[in-house]
Amino acid sequence: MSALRKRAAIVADRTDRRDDHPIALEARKVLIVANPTSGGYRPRFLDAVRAHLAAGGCEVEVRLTTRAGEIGEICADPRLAVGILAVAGGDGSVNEAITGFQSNPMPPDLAVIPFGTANVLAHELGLPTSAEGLARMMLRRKTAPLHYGLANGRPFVLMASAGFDAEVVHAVPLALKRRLGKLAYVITALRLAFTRKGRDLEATADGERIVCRLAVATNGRCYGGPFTVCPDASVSRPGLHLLALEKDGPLSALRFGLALLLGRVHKARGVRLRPFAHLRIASTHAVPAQVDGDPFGRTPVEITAAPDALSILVP
Ligand SMILES: Nc1ncnc2c1ncn2[C@@H]1O[C@H](COP(=O)(O)OP(=O)(O)OP(=O)(O)O)[C@@H](O)[C@H]1O
Repeated sequence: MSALRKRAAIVADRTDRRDDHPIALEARKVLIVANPTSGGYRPRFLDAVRAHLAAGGCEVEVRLTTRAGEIGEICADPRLAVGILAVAGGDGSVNEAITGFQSNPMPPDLAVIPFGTANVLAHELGLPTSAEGLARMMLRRKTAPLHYGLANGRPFVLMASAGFDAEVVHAVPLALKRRLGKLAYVITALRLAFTRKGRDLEATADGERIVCRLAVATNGRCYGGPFTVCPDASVSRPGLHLLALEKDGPLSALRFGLALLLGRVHKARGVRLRPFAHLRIASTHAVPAQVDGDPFGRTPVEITAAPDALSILVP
């Protein structure tokens, strides 16, 4: 039995135990780790979530991060004795938590208090938008498996990619992202579209070689916000898909953007979508890569599904 399942069994069993049993006490503890630098961060909203949880009988601690990497360290700590670890931040912060949980033999249930520039996971899971709704979700303790992928061993919960979108992620200035949010990505994409030199990528999915300009390994349904790219996928079910774009010139990028807005990317011309168990994205010149909206070095990137799932709170 995996560490996660053992823990799930313990927590599920907690209702049969006395309220003052250490396991019951631990299950009531909620640690909120908040990234105050994430886009749209709202301290008052966080206070409201904390107040609702406390009113519901939880013992709540809020820790604000002071640097990148801290969320991962907290989540990796095997002494983390809480029932729920809630990440208040964007997809990058959630990614850090999952990366940390990988080294924790008994990770607690994960919850997300969505801030961030484009919290794709929140759309994916249909998370509540109000503080009261999020607290109610955590008090109900309904969980779902959270499957994730590994890119060169690094977890990703939404997508890992190489090509144009990763170049945009690498190039978007942080100050512009903080000021303009998603619009900063659009402006950077437009600037790059007319100046960059695209490179061919070789995406080898379970032995099939696909030459493309953008290769996205997606773990879920959504991309860039609430936009559907892979209708059959879900982070709550195992399985990764490759979305490969044949061209990445300005016109193709525009067509892709429009198809994305309409939720028709998977049907667009020059787009290939297929499931895979093993994917390698390579190129003769190193091409920028990204995971979950944060820069992730350059090609080559080797992608597989993680062998175990985590447990995440859902509405
Ligand atoms: N206190 C901090 N100072 C600087 N960086 C931090 C801090 N805490 C966390 N981080 C890092 O900030 C990165 C981005 O954070 P996050 O994803 O929460 O916000 P975002 O970039 O606005 O959202 P999104 O990923 O949805 O675009 C994370 O990868 C995380 O490692």
